[in-house]
Amino acid sequence: MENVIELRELTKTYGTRRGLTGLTLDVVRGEVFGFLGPNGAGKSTTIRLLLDLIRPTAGSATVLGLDPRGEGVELRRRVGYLAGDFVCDGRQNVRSYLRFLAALRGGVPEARIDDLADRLGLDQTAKIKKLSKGNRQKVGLVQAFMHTPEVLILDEPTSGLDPLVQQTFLDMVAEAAAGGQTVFMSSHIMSEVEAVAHRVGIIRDGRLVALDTVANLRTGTVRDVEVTFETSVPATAFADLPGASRLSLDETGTTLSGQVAGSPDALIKALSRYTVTSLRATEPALEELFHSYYEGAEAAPRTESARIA
Ligand SMILES: Nc1ncnc2c1ncn2[C@@H]1O[C@H](COP(=O)(O)OP(=O)(O)OP(=O)(O)O)[C@@H](O)[C@H]1O
Repeated sequence: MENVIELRELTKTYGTRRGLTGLTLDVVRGEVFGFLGPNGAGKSTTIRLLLDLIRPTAGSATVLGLDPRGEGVELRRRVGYLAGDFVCDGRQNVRSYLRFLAALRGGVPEARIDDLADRLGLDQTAKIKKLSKGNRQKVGLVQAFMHTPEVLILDEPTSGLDPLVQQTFLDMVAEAAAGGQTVFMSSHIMSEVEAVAHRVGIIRDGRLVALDTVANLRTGTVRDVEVTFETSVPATAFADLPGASRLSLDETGTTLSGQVAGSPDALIKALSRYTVTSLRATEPALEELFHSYYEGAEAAPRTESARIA
């Protein structure tokens, strides 16, 4: 698989302030990569380094095999970028603004712009300077997507969008990836990234603390389980199950409850020896897992996986 983004020990310090420390990461063609972290974690710093808007203190970054510093013109032509602080201003209306940007990029079919604007519910007759924050963000999204770039680099793309438009945006991302475009998007909202990303990187205090698929992040987590049996089962029946150390049977031997860590496969196989009348297994919200990364890397599971990059 071809790496579209390659970061090697990428580091940025702002004077004595740490922005990003030793970030090593590959993003492959066609992938949607969700880059998550709390405020001040280093997401925008990383994205600005990819676009040569700032320069690294150490380490390297390439996008489409191009050096952002030396080959920035070609890189920008092939990338769609939405800045976290996207601003647009001016007396013209949305239509002429977008057509101006399209001309700068060597031309974009009008129908393509109209289609994106319509999908997002963006009124192209509105004056740019009178737009609300959410509508400005829609302009930012249209200009990032309109030339169907090979790579989309989006910093907090759903900021200011209402839930319906957020969903439209997620559909656009999924379609882009299905068509072979690569998407690198930052967010601090797990649920939106979970819905669309193939892999997630979680950054905290300038360091990558987790890097994995959404499915694997879930696999390492704990589920609440409650099972009832038609008749009493032996007290030792589930004693030695991997990951089930927190399970216990009630005194009648007919209800098993507690928690299972990791895959529930061993439990399911053990249950099959008895007649089960009901089963409840509560999936952990990924949001909860995400908070454990936010609140303390020491407490967070799967920090090892960050090293697979
Ligand atoms: N120009 C700058 N000068 C000094 N420090 C900076 C500068 N830009 C960023 N920083 C610092 O670098 C760290 C990372 O900031 P960055 O903007 O990359 O975080 P972020 O993850 O994008 O946060 P947010 O979600 O709030 O946008 C923060 O501690 C921030 O204060």
